[in-house]
Amino acid sequence: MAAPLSREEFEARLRGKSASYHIHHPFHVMMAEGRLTKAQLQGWVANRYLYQVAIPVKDAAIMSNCPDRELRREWIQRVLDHDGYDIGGIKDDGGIEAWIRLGEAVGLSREDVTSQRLVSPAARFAVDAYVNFARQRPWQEAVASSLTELFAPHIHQQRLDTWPQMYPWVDPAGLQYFRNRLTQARRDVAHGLRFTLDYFSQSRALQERALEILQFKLDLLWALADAIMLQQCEIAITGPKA
Ligand SMILES: O=C(O)c1cc(C(=O)O)c2c(n1)C(=O)C(=O)c1cc(C(=O)O)[nH]c1-2
Repeated sequence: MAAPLSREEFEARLRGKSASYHIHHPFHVMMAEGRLTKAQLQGWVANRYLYQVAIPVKDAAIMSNCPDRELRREWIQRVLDHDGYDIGGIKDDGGIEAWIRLGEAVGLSREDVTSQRLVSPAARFAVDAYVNFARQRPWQEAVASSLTELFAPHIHQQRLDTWPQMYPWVDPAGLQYFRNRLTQARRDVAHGLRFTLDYFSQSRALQERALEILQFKLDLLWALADAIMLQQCEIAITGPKA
């Protein structure tokens, strides 16, 4: 078996996978170019809510599989970021609540978002695959699968930069979710990347496995965007669900 890649080369190979990030998916390209209708943007927010509620569940699954106290101490922050907390009077409503407010900012009701009635079946399969991966695979692999977040600040920033001009009817207060994620994702990824570079550099085979896992997660996000785009095509043909 080949010698392990240097840490720098391994990191460069992981970062090199940005070419298949969902920022390049036609639905996201259309979003950034202001080419989505109001109903299509609403459909995206409603479907993506599934991902938002799944993230802390998959992070809790990682923790439940992980005997390393140090890792759990850092990882629990991800659950708090999404679920929010009220500890000794220090409060944060969390990312899921911020996403519901994004839903309201694009003209959906809280109930439209939280009932998941607008969600496409294929989007549910894509999101379930992420939670199942974290439940069933070794926790080190599940940590590596979060590394799509390497590329996420760019797509959050793109939305902050383009939505106010492209979708002026969206209440700008609703964009707070994306603003919060700029710092949260950078912090998460510094930790997840450090762990992945350490653990998976024990052999070339493990490094190749980490690259495979990152590709799996990139494909999963791509499939989620496919599901949302196809649902919008179906609605264009048969009309929205009653
Ligand atoms: O809006 C996006 O395009 C996007 C992508 C990703 C990602 O790349 O996985 C995440 C998020 N958002 C996000 O908001 C988020 O909290 C998040 C957590 C994770 C993860 O894998 O643990 N990915 C992402």
